[in-house]
Amino acid sequence: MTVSVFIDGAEGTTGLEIRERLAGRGDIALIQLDDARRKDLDARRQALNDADFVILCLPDDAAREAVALIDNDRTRVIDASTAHRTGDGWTYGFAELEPGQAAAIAEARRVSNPGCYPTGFLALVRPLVRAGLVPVDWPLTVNAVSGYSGGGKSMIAEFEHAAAPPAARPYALGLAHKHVAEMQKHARIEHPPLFAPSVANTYRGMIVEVPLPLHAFSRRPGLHVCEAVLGEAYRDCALITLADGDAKTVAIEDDAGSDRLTIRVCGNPDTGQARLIATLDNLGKGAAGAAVQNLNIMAGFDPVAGLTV
Ligand SMILES: NC(=O)C1=CN([C@@H]2O[C@H](COP(=O)(O)OP(=O)(O)OC[C@H]3O[C@@H](n4cnc5c(N)ncnc54)[C@H](OP(=O)(O)O)[C@@H]3O)[C@@H](O)[C@H]2O)C=CC1
Ligand SMILES: CC(=O)N[C@@H](CCC(=O)OP(=O)(O)O)C(=O)O
Repeated sequence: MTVSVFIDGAEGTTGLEIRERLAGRGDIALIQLDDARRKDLDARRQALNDADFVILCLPDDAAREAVALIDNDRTRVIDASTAHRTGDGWTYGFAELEPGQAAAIAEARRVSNPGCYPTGFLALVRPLVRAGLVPVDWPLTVNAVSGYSGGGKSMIAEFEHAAAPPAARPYALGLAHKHVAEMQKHARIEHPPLFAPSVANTYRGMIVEVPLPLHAFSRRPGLHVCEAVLGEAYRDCALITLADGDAKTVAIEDDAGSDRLTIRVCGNPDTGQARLIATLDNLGKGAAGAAVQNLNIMAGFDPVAGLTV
């Protein structure tokens, strides 16, 4: 079976990565617009309605516009932007997050790809909340470092053309980052997490960390209990690995250039203080890899076709 796919925003950072992953696949026929027509409304409308699957790699407003241009019941959409991640009528495109989520994605007409930071945060936290180990009313904190490609073409240009780019730059200091609502909703927790991201002077890759005072929780779970719950949650997942919590170092490069997500439960068993740490590529499992995984699931292909495990 061959399906037709149109990537709206195919010349952007995420769009190009998706095209790379789909290139050469015999089960996918790409609908492409040349440079002169890629932002032309009529050309986009035509391509959006001709395709079996559309992957939106656009700024939020353009993504909303693209969805509105689809006037048939057949075209199925995967949106990589933030526009629909907390909205009604959209299936959250994180296949491993909940039991039954992959099956819901397989049936969905509108799938919202998770944000890169929420992918790391939710993978670490959601199984522990679901198991009742992390209380739903606990005020969680998320520390994270991303490569600068996370900010798309404009941030890439900023870092690559600056005379002296910063080695690392904390941002979202007003604690109102666009990912906070998405993290809260899909972790199913009562308070917005305190999200402290930084961007580093490296192209791709990210570290997402959640510090947890396990000793303060009513059930006082040990590190090994958290590890067992996470190991069970992702037991059959090709893209998610529970790695050794005794690692001496973790690096932003660990999963860069792949579609993997690696999680670890580090910390001090004597004090009951934990550091849950996820590494992934913002452009891999954090964006393009997840979009291709969702496309595979929706089209009934091998879920990891075209992906680097
Ligand atoms: N970069 C990342 O790590 C991640 C990005 N995302 C999300 O994916 C989406 C794309 O991000 P990213 O690839 O980084 O962004 P880029 O800025 O690199 O690419 C966006 C692309 O969209 C094009 N575009 C803008 N407006 C329109 C329009 N009206 N019609 C057609 N094309 C348009 C741009 O054109 P032009 O080339 O002319 O500027 C550009 O090619 C965003 O919503 C982002 O939030 C999600 C997860 C991770
Ligand atoms: C370094 C950097 O700027 N990162 C982006 C997030 C990129 C991303 O994955 O978020 P979306 O999927 O929601 O676009 C930011 O913080 O806005």
